[in-house]
Amino acid sequence: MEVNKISEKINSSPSCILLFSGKRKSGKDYITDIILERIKRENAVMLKISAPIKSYWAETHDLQFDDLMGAGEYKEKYRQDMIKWSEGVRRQNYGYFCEAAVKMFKAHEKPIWIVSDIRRKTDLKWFKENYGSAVKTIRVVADEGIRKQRGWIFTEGVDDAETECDLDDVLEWDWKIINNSNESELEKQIQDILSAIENIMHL
Ligand SMILES: Nc1ncnc2c1ncn2[C@@H]1O[C@H](COP(=O)(O)OP(=O)(O)OP(=O)(O)O)[C@@H](O)[C@H]1O
Ligand SMILES: C[C@@](O)(CCOP(=O)(O)O)CC(=O)O
Repeated sequence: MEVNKISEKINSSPSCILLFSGKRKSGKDYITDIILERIKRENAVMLKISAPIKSYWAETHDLQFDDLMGAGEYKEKYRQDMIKWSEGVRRQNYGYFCEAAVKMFKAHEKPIWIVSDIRRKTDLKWFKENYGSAVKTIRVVADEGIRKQRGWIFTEGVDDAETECDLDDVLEWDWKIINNSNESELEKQIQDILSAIENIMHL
């Protein structure tokens, strides 16, 4: 793979980019799916930075892309290897997978972007460098016990590595969502974000 090949100028100017991060099984996919569902389809697109990684990994290792993208156990077997490989690519170009995801999901066709899996300070940096004040950041938090109930098992080399810990010391988020399976609390937090998007879109 030629890491520096994705270098076309990005011309799009999205109105709002929601960058979601959070530990494994905090509920990033669950919450971003709900938000996408509530925004009119023609206005929003979901981006996953892991998608170009998983797509490459599926192709080169004869694996099921859809299963790698799912919430099940399948992807866990390959997680460490995908991390190792993708970190090598990022060392040459930290924005490589961010840019690849923007292209893969044809994000420039929609004004609202939902990115469900921000993991590194360089991910935040890349989006802010390219899209400035359109970027809003959201940290999803859930208690360890709840994450365990959702299937999380502490894995050395993953949960203590950059991919899960690089954003731990970032304290400034536009929103922090507590997702401990209290439906009405979650609903209120989602509503706050939807109202903010509505305001941005009507400016
Ligand atoms: N508030 C919730 N109520 C019910 N189920 C939930 C809730 N939040 C998450 N879940 C469930 O917990 C599991 C893990 O959630 P999800 O896949 O969204 O986490 P994640 O942060 O995206 O994890 P990963 O980083 O491993 O991809 C899923 O089966 C999801 O449906
Ligand atoms: C390889 C990797 O993208 C896997 C992410 O999988 P998921 O978003 O947890 O489903 C993690 C990483 O980018 O370090």
